[in-house]
Amino acid sequence: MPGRKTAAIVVIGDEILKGTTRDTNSYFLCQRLHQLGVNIKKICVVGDDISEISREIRSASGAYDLVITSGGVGPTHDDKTYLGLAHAFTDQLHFSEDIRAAVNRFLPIYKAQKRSEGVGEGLEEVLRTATEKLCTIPKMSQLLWGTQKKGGAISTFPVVRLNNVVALPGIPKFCEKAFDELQDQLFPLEERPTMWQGTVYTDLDEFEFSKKLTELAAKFDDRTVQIGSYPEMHNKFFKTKLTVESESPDALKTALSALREMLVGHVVYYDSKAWQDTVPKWAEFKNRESQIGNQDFVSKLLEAERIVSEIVEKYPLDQIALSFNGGKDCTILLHLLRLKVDEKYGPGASIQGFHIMVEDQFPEATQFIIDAAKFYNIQVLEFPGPLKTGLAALKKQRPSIIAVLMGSRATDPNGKYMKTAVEWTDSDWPRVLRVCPILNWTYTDVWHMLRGLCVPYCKLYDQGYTSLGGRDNTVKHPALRVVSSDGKEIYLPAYKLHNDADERSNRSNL
Ligand SMILES: Cc1cc2nc3c(=O)[nH]c(=O)nc-3n(C[C@H](O)[C@H](O)[C@H](O)COP(=O)(O)OP(=O)(O)OC[C@H]3O[C@@H](n4cnc5c(N)ncnc54)[C@H](O)[C@@H]3O)c2cc1C
Ligand SMILES: NC(=O)C1=CN([C@@H]2O[C@H](COP(=O)(O)OP(=O)(O)OC[C@H]3O[C@@H](n4cnc5c(N)ncnc54)[C@H](O)[C@@H]3O)[C@@H](O)[C@H]2O)C=CC1
Ligand SMILES: [Co+2]
Ligand SMILES: [K+]
Ligand SMILES: [Mg+2]
Repeated sequence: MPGRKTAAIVVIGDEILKGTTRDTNSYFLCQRLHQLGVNIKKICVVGDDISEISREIRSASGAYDLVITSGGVGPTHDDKTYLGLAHAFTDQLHFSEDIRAAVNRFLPIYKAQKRSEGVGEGLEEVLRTATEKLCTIPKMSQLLWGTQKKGGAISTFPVVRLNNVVALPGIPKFCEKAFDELQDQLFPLEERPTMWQGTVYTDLDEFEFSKKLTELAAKFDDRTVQIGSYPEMHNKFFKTKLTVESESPDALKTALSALREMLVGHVVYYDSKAWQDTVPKWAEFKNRESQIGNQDFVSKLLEAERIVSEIVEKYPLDQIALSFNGGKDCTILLHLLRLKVDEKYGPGASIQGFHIMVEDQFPEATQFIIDAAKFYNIQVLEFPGPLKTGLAALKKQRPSIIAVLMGSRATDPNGKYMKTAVEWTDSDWPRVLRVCPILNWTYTDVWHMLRGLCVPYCKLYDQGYTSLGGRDNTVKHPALRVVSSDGKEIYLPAYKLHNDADERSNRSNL
């Protein structure tokens, strides 16, 4: 693509080639360079070996606009980068007074710290040799002084640049800091090409569309538009992610609509952080559903939203709690409560919740409660069962709680006693106001919202469970059981179950 700088990354370190250290510098540099509109063409890894370093640097330097190396610029004998660099450009090494000045600036701090650790004797001699090595750099090289993020002072340490090669330290902390402090110098704002990006998610796997995609991609010159296809094996919401990048917004738009056309009926909404920006996403969700004519579902969304709104309007947060056992129904409530609290109090205000532990609870359900609590910023108090005792304990510990949101639905065995969506507990129960916004939702409605907004849910529902009780009375749902061609028994995810009626026939009635 014209205008975009090309770059190569040369990772230097025996420790990488031996697999003792996982290379994170190239991953960091690719992310950042890509964001800066740089066209990264190549990453390679070489050991702390002068001829290898020199060969890679020479070839990359000639082929690309910029080469960034990481590693081997330290004081130890195995740090050979500067030697390799000089060798690549038949340059000599020399002692750089400027680096010595930099080292002398940070030595006193270093010495003080060493003395405080009780290291005193022979420090001078040790430092002299280390400094000697650190300051021996290629004669023709230039020193790049970055700008510190905080306060804007110049970087404590310079980075060596020779021709179009920039040598960063290997320790990720230093490597990333050095890049951070140099990025505006290396990539001045006005020179950065604006990259336009778009993503399309589909529930098709690559085999199903690869032929059509090849034809489609051929229509676009890949110098102006780049289309990528990335399969995700374990994502519960989509099978393949397709990205489109271009320097021209029009080319991007044309390519994206061509893609959507090619995948018509199989383009899915995806959001990896449904708990963020809940308010705008909710409006878009209702809009999407209305546009495809799901009016009665939208009216259920509005009804549930209204009930939660009223509660959040009427009761201060310390009087509201979500009754959360990690099940799909109360996960809906978790999202609705998050939405309404975000709307009223701004994103992230903490929400109260509680979980009454049934014996032999599924560990996956417990884990999901922990994960969901983190994502949705809800403090879930735990109480031993059974339910009535647990609820009494909650009232004792949190006497301010009045409104308890529950995911009960009329089709639940116990749900049918509730005449209206909001009513006090029975007289023989601890007194709280039961709020069941999805009382008249069907099983399909629950999945429609969870998947329509990519709300995270307990993974047991992808393993054939349709409702969660204790482990002894909950089994995988027989209607979801399929035996694959090679005789293996697998279970379809719960959302694939369509006749609502037998949602709970995976629970042996005790
Ligand atoms: C807060 C609360 C108040 C209740 N008040 C009454 C009452 O007044 N009269 C009466 O007869 N029965 C009452 N019950 C019992 C209720 O009717 C059901 O027996 C119980 O919710 C289990 O329902 P289920 O398994 O059919 O449905 P589920 O779908 O399993 O539960 C419905 C909802 O109850 C909540 N819930 C269920 N189990 C737990 C748990 N272990 N920890 C936290 N939340 C949980 C969740 O919000 C869930 O979405 C109450 C239960 C709770 C949790
Ligand atoms: N010259 C400079 O700009 C600076 C030099 N230094 C000094 O240099 C030394 C460290 O720098 P180098 O010798 O270049 O490091 P190095 O190449 O010796 O690597 C040091 C450690 O960093 C990790 N590492 C290296 N490459 C990595 C990669 N690609 N991904 C993930 N981890 C990686 C490994 O654990 C390795 O053992 C320190 O002694 C430090 O004091 C410190 C700051 C700046
Ligand atoms: Co080193
Ligand atoms: K090393
Ligand atoms: Mg190294």
